[in-house]
Amino acid sequence: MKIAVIGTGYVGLVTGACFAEVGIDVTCVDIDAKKIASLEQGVIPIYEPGLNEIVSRNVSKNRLSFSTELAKVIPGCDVVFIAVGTPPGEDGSADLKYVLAVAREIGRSMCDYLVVVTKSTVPVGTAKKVKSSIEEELKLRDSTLTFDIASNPEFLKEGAAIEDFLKPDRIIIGVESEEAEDVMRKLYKPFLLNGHPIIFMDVPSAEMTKYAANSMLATKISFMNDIANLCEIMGADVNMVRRGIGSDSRIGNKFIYPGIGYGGSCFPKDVKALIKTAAEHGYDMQVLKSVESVNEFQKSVMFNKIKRHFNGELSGKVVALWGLSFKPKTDDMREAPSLVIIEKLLEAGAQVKAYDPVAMKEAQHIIGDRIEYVHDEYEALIDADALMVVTEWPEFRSPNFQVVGKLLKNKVIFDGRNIYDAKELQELGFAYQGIGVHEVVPIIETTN
Ligand SMILES: NC(=O)c1ccc[n+]([C@@H]2O[C@H](COP(=O)([O-])OP(=O)(O)OC[C@H]3O[C@@H](n4cnc5c(N)ncnc54)[C@H](O)[C@@H]3O)[C@@H](O)[C@H]2O)c1
Ligand SMILES: O=c1ccn([C@@H]2O[C@H](COP(=O)(O)OP(=O)(O)O[C@H]3O[C@H](CO)[C@@H](O)[C@H](O)[C@H]3O)[C@@H](O)[C@H]2O)c(=O)[nH]1
Repeated sequence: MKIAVIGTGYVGLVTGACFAEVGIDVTCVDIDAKKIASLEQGVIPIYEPGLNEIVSRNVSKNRLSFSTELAKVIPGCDVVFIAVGTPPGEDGSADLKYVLAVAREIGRSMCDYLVVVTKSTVPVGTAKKVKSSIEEELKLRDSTLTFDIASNPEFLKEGAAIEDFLKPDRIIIGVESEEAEDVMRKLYKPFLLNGHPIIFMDVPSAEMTKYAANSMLATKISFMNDIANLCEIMGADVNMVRRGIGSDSRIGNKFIYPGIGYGGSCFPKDVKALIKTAAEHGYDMQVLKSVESVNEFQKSVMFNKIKRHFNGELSGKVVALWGLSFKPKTDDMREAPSLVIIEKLLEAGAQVKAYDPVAMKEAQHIIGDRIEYVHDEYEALIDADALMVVTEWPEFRSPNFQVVGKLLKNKVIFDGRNIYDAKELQELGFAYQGIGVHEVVPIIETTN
């Protein structure tokens, strides 16, 4: 089988590399010539664990190649995946201009039966628009060529993208014809051999499944953040409550970790887009609106705590930030809660010294030199008045607290991810504040 994947971002590149890994002949296409040149030289433009290895292995086996020329790649392909971005437009709706531009190009260049698959996250009705765009182009060519559309939303998580793609919980495919179903089943057969379920459905349901899944996960997070804030007021410990409710199999223990709000390129944009889609059809998504407002509030929680700790005066204070990316194991800074926290700290007159294992370059593109970037987590602490943990990178989980205490001016930790044990830190002489847990003040001296 021969396939093309259009768009070589997080989703397109992972999709292409993983299909090549099971023996399929894949060409990844992008309009960004710099990106393609870099990939051809073996340089992966994003940080994603394992991606480098899987790409180079499949390139060397001649199963994976790159191109900027969609028109040359399409002829001879059995399936084309559209995996370009669908960023939020000004009104929050998904901007489909990249998806539909690709659809038109496919219509202009196809020369045999083809299954055109939307892998990008797109609102219900988009596959239909893709179909119309291709039909219009074929008509302009006086062509009688036939094709099918399919919707195959992607559920991978950044930082675990390869694993998620190769071992998916489920594969969702929306189709309109038996022929397309057969092609898609054949394409995904290598994944099904490992027992991963494939669920075929109609196209609108497949498109909606993606938004419903992300919205449900975002809802779990906002709900837990709300509970965490209430725990704090009522003197309960959200870590205990989380374990207590997570052991109920109807609730489950995943995606119920409170923190500083969800970020990334998906939850914020997809929740917004679903609210917008509903509004356009006269329906009010009340739950999701609250999910959004809790999330906005949550991004300020740690800032409010640090401000209170220093009696409302942050001017001249130096804050060490551990982590910048929206989650560990990625350099993606899209909608990272760190951006909100940094703006608030700078506005209040504080200085910020930040360390992130991989996202500092990306962060610098967005924030510039308004904060200081340092070489490791301990350097960030030198002369800092407080430490704030923003991203739960594994290397931050068990630091040498003796060294942390010596380097900080004040032994104060604000833990936005609840990765530390309040009691242990208290015994070591730290003041500690997490999310939805008791604030502790040190048993022994705070300052060095
Ligand atoms: N990032 C994720 O974790 C994730 C997971 C599941 C689904 N999604 C969805 O998948 C889609 C892609 O997301 P992403 O994060 O990979 O985006 P991205 O921004 O990382 O990559 C998109 C790529 O598409 C390319 N592109 C744009 N127009 C093009 C065209 N006409 N021809 C060829 N290439 C073109 C861009 O140059 C870019 O390289 C979005 O709809 C997103 O919501 C993302
Ligand atoms: O219990 C939790 C779990 C996650 N988060 C936050 O939620 C955000 C998103 O995390 P995650 O879902 O792990 O990362 P993404 O790569 O954004 O993946 C989501 O978005 C993708 C794009 O649509 C989907 O494909 C995935 O299934 C979906 O998990 C991050 O800011 C996390 O810190 C929490 O605060 N608490």
